[in-house]
Amino acid sequence: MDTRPSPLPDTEPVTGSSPVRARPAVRRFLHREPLLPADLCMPLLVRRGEAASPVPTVTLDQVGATVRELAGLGVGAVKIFAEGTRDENGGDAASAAAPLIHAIQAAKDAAPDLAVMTETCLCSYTAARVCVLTDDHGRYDHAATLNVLGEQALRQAEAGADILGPAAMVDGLTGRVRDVLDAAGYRDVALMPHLIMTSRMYDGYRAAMNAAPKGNRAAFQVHPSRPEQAVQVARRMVEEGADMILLEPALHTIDLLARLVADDQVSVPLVPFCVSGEWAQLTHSGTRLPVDYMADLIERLTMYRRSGAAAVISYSAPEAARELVQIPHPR
Ligand SMILES: NCc1[nH]cc(CCC(=O)O)c1CC(=O)O
Ligand SMILES: [Zn+2]
Repeated sequence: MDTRPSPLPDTEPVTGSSPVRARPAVRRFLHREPLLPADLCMPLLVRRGEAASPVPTVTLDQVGATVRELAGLGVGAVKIFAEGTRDENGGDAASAAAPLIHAIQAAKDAAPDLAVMTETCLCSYTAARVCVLTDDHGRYDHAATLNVLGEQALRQAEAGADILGPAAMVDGLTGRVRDVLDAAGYRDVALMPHLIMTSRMYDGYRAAMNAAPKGNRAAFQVHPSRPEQAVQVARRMVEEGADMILLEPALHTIDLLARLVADDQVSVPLVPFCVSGEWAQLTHSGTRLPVDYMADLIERLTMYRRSGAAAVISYSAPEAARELVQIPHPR
């Protein structure tokens, strides 16, 4: 008599003929836990008020309670963004009295064991709402940008931040922040620079934080059709001392994630950031945002092309075809 357990026990749904899928013992043996709460980070968008917003936000006096609640849930980290005071020189960026600095302190006081990450950037402080400083002629000022961001990084470390997130996407920023921290005795503060792809998916954040750029932010971000640029930037970040790299938007950089995971010049943890637009899509609160179906559609098709698709099957084919440039098919 055959005493082996049935390969497809009738208590289990028939999922296929593979023995690996069929037997509960084998499935249990091969089971991997998905992400744990400790692997999750909640973005905290700190605003002055509680006006309507397309994404969740907090005020400064809510930070402590919010962080305690997240810690209670086992969430591993928060990433703090905060509205700042704007002027031509982004002066408030390096102020020890900026809301971001107070929020870092409040978060560390509320839950010392929870990792506090920051954004190290100027787009909440510049009048033009761009991530860098410009000179009198509107040209990018590299030296001034690195100087003020170095100062800002130091304020963030002094306030207790565990992981800084250089986000201006300019060469040398990660290295500068590393040097400034080391010189001040903050060798144990980690760096997770942002690798940012130009996208419409940030609109919710920008609306919430009054940060829709008046100038050009795209110039410094990775172009969606240039994956080699992203690889170059990531390798450069590692050379400059990145301990981890943030990829945003998460969905729209999924191919780069796979590519960088396999890149032996980028052997640091890679952390996708599901940005405001992705949250809106997932929660269907997108109806509260200015929806731009065509922009989103083209962006997604670009991703498939970039990932190597020879063709794409889509119910959006008629609209996409109308939008895309007509190039005569070679005979
Ligand atoms: N410093 C750039 C920055 N900081 C936060 C976001 C977006 C985050 C989100 O959409 O959730 C961005 C990208 C941008 O606006 O260009
Ligand atoms: Zn920025």
